[in-house]
Amino acid sequence: MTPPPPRYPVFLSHPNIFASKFNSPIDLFPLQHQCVCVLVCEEEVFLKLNCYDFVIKMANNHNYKNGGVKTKSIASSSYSSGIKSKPPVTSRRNSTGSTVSGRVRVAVRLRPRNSEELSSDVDFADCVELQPELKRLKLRRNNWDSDTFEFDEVLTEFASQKRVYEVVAKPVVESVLDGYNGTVMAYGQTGTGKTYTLGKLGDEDTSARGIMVRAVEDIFAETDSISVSYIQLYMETIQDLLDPANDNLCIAEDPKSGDITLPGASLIEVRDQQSFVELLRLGEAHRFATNTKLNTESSRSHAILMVHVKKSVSVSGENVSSKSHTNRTMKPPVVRKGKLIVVDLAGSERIDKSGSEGHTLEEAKSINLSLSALGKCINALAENSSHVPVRDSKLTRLLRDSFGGTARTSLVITIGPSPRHRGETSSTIMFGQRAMKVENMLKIKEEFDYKSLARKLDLQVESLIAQHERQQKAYQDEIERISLEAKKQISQAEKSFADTLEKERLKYQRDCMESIKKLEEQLAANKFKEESLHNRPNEELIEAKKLLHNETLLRKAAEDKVKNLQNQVVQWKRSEVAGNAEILKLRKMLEDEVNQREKREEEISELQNQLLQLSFDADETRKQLESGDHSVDMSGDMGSLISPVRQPQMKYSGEQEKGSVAKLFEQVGLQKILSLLEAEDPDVRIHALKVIANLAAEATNQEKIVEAGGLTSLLALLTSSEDENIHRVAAGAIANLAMNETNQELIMSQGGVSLLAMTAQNADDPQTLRMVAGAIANLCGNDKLQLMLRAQGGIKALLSMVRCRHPDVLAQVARGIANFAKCESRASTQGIKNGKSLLIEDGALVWIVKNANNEASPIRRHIELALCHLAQHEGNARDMITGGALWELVRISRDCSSEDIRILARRTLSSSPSFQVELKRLRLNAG
Ligand SMILES: Nc1ncnc2c1ncn2[C@@H]1O[C@H](COP(=O)(O)OP(=O)(O)OP(=O)(O)O)[C@@H](O)[C@H]1O
Repeated sequence: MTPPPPRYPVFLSHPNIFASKFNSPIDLFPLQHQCVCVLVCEEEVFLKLNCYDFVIKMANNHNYKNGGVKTKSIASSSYSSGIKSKPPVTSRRNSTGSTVSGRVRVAVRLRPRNSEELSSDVDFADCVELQPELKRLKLRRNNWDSDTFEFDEVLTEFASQKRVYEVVAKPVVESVLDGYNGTVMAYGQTGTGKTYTLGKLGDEDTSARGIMVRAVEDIFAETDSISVSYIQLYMETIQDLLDPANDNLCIAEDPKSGDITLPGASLIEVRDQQSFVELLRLGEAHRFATNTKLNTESSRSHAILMVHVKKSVSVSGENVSSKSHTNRTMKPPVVRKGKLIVVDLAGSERIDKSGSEGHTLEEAKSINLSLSALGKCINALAENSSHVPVRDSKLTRLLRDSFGGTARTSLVITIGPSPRHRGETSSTIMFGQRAMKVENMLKIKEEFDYKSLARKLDLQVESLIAQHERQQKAYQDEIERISLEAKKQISQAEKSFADTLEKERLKYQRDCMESIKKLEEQLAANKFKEESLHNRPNEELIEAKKLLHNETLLRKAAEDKVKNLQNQVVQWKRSEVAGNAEILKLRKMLEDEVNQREKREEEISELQNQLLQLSFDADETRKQLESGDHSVDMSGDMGSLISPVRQPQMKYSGEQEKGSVAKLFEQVGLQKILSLLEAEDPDVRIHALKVIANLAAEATNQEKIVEAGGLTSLLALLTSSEDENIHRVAAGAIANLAMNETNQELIMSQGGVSLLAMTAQNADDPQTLRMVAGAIANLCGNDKLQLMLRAQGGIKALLSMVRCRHPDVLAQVARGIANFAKCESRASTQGIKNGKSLLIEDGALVWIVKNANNEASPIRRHIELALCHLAQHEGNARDMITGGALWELVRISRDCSSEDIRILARRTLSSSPSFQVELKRLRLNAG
């Protein structure tokens, strides 16, 4: 045999891989003659090739420019020129991407020797030698020579049914599931195992299951949309194996697509594998078979199983699931419709060998004829002949798509080992070799699955209807709820409105009633006013009458009153006459009284003159004493202190008392009497005190009393006792003691003036004040004690006692002032004192001027003397002029009843330059 022309076989493991990797027609690289170009999509594919005898050289490992596929240049190590190499498995996809080219794949399967061959051919070697690793088959010409053939697969007698399925049919089944038509066909001499390979059911032994069962099993794994037709071509008639009544089916051909169909054939939708097997069993039962020499169960027809497969595929970006039913622009799902045709050809036979006769012979002829037609077509296709005699046989017509059509075709040629059938085996091998040259154009059968879409849409519609109904129900429920709620609210609103209306009505009614009432009242008032207006004249008349009546009554009463008054006037006139007489009488009595009072006043004046005379005499006596005569008895002063007006009686009683006191003094003793001053019995104390006071009136006792501590005791009584009688008598006793100059100094040194001033301040009794004033007045007559007296508050105390208007007190105050003024006058005359009188400085001048003309002559006489003494000191002149004392001096010089005082006043006025100047200014002359 001449070696085949150089070719570049291309191995592809799977059309999908092929399709996915190659997007454009492949331009193979021009390679070396000896080289084989293997386009490997995946390493796995390459390994599948089992190219053990190739040494792979990674001579060229660069990317193929269009497909991005690695190309590997593989050098053949020992490629024999005698090998009938396989044509390359080329696949070409058209520009639309829907079709690809694919060569018919051919595998050769060697049946094991059967029992007959085992016995009769025992001494002979098999006519074939298989090299499965090299996918080669050697057909012996003789003992030393053989022809080598290369196939796509070489399956030895030991190849399992599973292996055969996977090598021969599985790729086709996968293509069918991808939407291509596929053909698996068995061709071979009768009795070589075609039916065994394809149609074995494997009831007892599942491992023996043939391609039909396994293929459908795989298809069921991918889709459950399977429909099956099963026919046989027998003697150029087509019979329905699933419905034998259909024994003359017609072949229909789509003028546009050229698809071959059998419209009359049963198309059974198969749900599961078991159903399919039953269908196969049914078909098998109807298949023509006969017992020949070569095969006890020789099939006398070509059996064709057509499996229609539909498989929905997801379109990119689209989801065909029910979830996408909301997509209004949803495209119909794409369904791929593949058709798997499994062709169990009747076996070619040599009539002479098979021993066919009669009808069987006819059958054999028909079989051979149809197989011959098939061979011719394949030859034509293998040689790219322009004419392919497809129409020569129904078989070729039925298999038009499988060879040179759109199907992916895998052919398994079955051969026996017997050298006796070497010629048939050779013929079969050559058939296979030619078939390997046939190129098909695989075309994917995809279409939109409108039915599925319609179903889905129906489901969607139903779902939407259900959803709508649910929504409708929900809406209705909601409407019902809202309606109920609204009714409830309306009811509440109505009730509320009715309540409010009722309230308003009641309020309005109430208001109306009140308004009506007010209006009625107003109306009544208006009526009353109206009536009043009508009745007013009468009322005024009545009122006027009333007034008139009242006026009349008043006038009458007034007249009565006038009458009474007139009567009273008469009465009063009468009484006046009587009264006048009485008045005259009373006036006479009053005149008498006045006369008597004047008489008494004259007497009083006389007595006062006498007293003043006595006082004057006393002063004179003092002067004499001062001039050396100390024999003057001071008891008279004491008597005048106690009761000047009763002096005569005092003198008498004093004599008596003096006698008894002297007697008491002698008998009891001074010390004892003084101790009684501290007796608890107040009567004892007061009597003792009175005794001391009487004793103190005697000049002879005074020294004794002082020596015995009497003065101290008396002064102490002023502070220790709160009894005013004690104060009065003690003050009187101190006054008596104060007649002695020595005692005066002692009193002064023992703070007697302060104690007397304190007693004067607290006393209210005029007699107490008179005693205190008398004591201070005595002290005022001491020239040495002037300043000390004033310093101990003697002057102030003296002047303060004028608050008691009792004349006895005032007389003692006036005496004290006169004594003090006389001492100052003397000191001034002697030049010892300068400046203003302390009396004037202590404010005594006002009281002096005011009382200078006092009615009580003792007071008046002492003040007149005091004014004369003050006037003798020129330093007092200014104050005396401004204080009104000058006028009193003028008066004294003119009007004083005592001539001595008048003379003294005149002398004083005339001797004072200031007074002279003032008198001149006033154009006055002293008396
Ligand atoms: N590979 C095999 N292993 C074992 N037995 C086999 C094998 N192939 C075939 N046989 C047996 O060989 C006999 C014939 O096989 P089969 O009927 O399948 O041949 P065939 O090619 O279909 O014949 P025909 O064309 O006459 O119908 C059967 O008894 C079958 O069991």
